[in-house]
Amino acid sequence: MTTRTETRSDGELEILCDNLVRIFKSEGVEVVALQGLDLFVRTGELLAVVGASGSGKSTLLNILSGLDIPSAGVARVAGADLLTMSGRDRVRYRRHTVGFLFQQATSNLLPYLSAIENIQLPMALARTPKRTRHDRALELLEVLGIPQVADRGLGEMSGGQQQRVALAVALANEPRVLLADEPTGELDHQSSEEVFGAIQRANAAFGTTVVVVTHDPLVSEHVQRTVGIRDGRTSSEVLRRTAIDEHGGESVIAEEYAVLDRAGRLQLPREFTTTLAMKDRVRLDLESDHIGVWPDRPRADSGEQEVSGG
Ligand SMILES: Nc1ncnc2c1ncn2[C@@H]1O[C@H](COP(=O)(O)OP(=O)(O)OP(=O)(O)O)[C@@H](O)[C@H]1O
Repeated sequence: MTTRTETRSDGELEILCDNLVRIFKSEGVEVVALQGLDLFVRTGELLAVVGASGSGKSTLLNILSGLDIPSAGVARVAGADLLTMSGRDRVRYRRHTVGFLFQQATSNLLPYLSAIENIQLPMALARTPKRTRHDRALELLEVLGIPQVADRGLGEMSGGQQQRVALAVALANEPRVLLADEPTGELDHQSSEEVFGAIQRANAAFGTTVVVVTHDPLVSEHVQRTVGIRDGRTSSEVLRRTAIDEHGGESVIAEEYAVLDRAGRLQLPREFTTTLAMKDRVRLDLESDHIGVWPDRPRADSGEQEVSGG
């Protein structure tokens, strides 16, 4: 694992979370669900977010979707300030700026409407002219690879087709950002591939910025960047790039980074710290091109194993 700091220009960022804090209070007990989370997503990027249960993923998605308000920090999406936004702007934000895709397709769909009627519904609510609604719905069905289901009801579609119709509903009002919560969680492998392929096509065709919370390796291992959340903070990133070997063959190279925040904080992976019995404090050595992190015991008997490079 290596450490990554980025130079960022806020101008190209569609999502900017800086030192985001969300504290829940219930019956006198405080739960700090997000404790200084940083997340930067470029316009048009397709990003996966992974993390153990309770790490803060849903809390983050609820904030990005405008449903919940953070306790402190900065959260900006497509130029909207999610801490100070008025109630009216919040309604418009949820209708036009962000689209949502849930684990269960039926959360986005009305059972008594056909696929094309479902897709046109959010456009009707946004007062889009009838003709435009119909054309846009057909275009979405085409791009997402399911033109044949236009007039079908929910019961006449497979799970993967239903989820792609739900995706079309989410994209109907041309949101700048799509937020997806375990969109392949209930699907078999083939349907998952179809749905993830449709998300990728929408991202490429419409330039929609996409954040997918997922446990599905099919998704997290096939995006260029996967962000790991631990204890309410972004703790790691995996970046993937395609390399061409000398015979012209392509292979994907994945590199894992630890995230270094603006305050200089870094989360060491638990397996590294437990392997070297690191607890409470560590010794740091600045070398010319890296920082050494050592267990808190005399060097002579430490075995001098290095765990972090620059
Ligand atoms: N409304 C709430 N009131 C009190 N605590 C909450 C509330 N919502 C979330 N939490 C707590 O905040 C922490 C983060 O929860 P969150 O649901 O964001 O995690 P998650 O990563 O989405 O988990 P999962 O993968 O199980 O959905 C947990 O400790 C959770 O118990």
